[in-house]
Amino acid sequence: MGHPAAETSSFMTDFLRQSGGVAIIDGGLATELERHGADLNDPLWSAKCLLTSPHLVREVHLDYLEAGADIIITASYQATIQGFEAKGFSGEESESLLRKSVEIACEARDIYYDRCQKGSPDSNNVRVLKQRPILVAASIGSYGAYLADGSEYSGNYGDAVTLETLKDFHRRRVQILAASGADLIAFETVPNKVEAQAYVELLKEEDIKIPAWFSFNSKDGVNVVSGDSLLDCASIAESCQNVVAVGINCTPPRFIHGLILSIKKSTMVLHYVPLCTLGIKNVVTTKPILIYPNSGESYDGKRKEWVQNTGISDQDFVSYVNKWCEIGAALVGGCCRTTPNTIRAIYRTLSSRSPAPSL
Ligand SMILES: C[S+](C)CC[C@H](N)C(=O)O
Ligand SMILES: N[C@@H](CCS)C(=O)O
Ligand SMILES: [Zn+2]
Repeated sequence: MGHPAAETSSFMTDFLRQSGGVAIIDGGLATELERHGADLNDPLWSAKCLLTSPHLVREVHLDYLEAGADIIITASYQATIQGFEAKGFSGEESESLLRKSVEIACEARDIYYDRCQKGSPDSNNVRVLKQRPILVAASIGSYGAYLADGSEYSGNYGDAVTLETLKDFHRRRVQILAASGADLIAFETVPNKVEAQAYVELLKEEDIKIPAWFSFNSKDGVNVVSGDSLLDCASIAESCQNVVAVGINCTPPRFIHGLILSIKKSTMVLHYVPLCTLGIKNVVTTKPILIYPNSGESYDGKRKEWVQNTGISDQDFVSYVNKWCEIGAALVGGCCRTTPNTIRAIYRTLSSRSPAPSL
């Protein structure tokens, strides 16, 4: 079912209210599949598991739900029609693989709800079995993800790749995932301004009815990875009615505090000035801020391996969470190399907070 504009505008605030003020996003999907033995050394990266091990994808979604996640992100990050066609699949088969990523996540949610209802015993008391609203977010990774060389951490696509190239590249996948039964689209690891602009234009041109979030990545704690201004990028997202949350993913935790403050500034610049001209003071309209950092490790795109010595422990990761929420994060989770344990730790930290003020 589509979400008319008015409904879209309250979609996230309603969901956040039902989630107790802060919602929990899942952790790394691809790297968790890898930890369970999947070989991701392939141009399709985690999307390869849609072909080889859909049961494992479902299991990992379930692990995140049982760790306390309120939102699970599908395995479509690097699933593209162009990527599947390069493997010999037809257009139609490629489109069904995209839909399959959403079906798997929806199945995991159904199984989870069933377990909640049955109240399956949990002798170790580690599984969260709590009936609550759960969203399935259909992942769309950047053009750089499709290039499969870690380019989503540089955002440098060269002059030949224009706004129109990016719109043409993403158009069909956006259409398919918007009609797949997912609750929202997660535009993830957006590395530059032009790709954010392409997404905004596509959402409008294709009259996409479901909500979306935009999540950028940074490697210096100031700008997005390409060097484009985060303020400009967040303002592009802010201008789009479909966008129900804006934030940062797959970025080292130590940079997140400053980046949240920048995003807040960008929304203030966009909204405060026009409201002032109407004589309205101190009113700032913002979209909820989402944060799902990686473990702090860096990725070697050529070898398709993680450089391990730069990561932080779950305990250190979680020590940041309350502070991020205090300064405005409303959705918190983890990206690459975070695990269900990270999400469980976030769940416990947030559960022990005093209730959030009503939104
Ligand atoms: C977010 S990165 C770790 C994803 C993988 C990358 N696109 C690759 O294919 O190597
Ligand atoms: N949702 C993707 C993001 C990779 S940066 C994943 O967790 O694999
Ligand atoms: Zn990541």
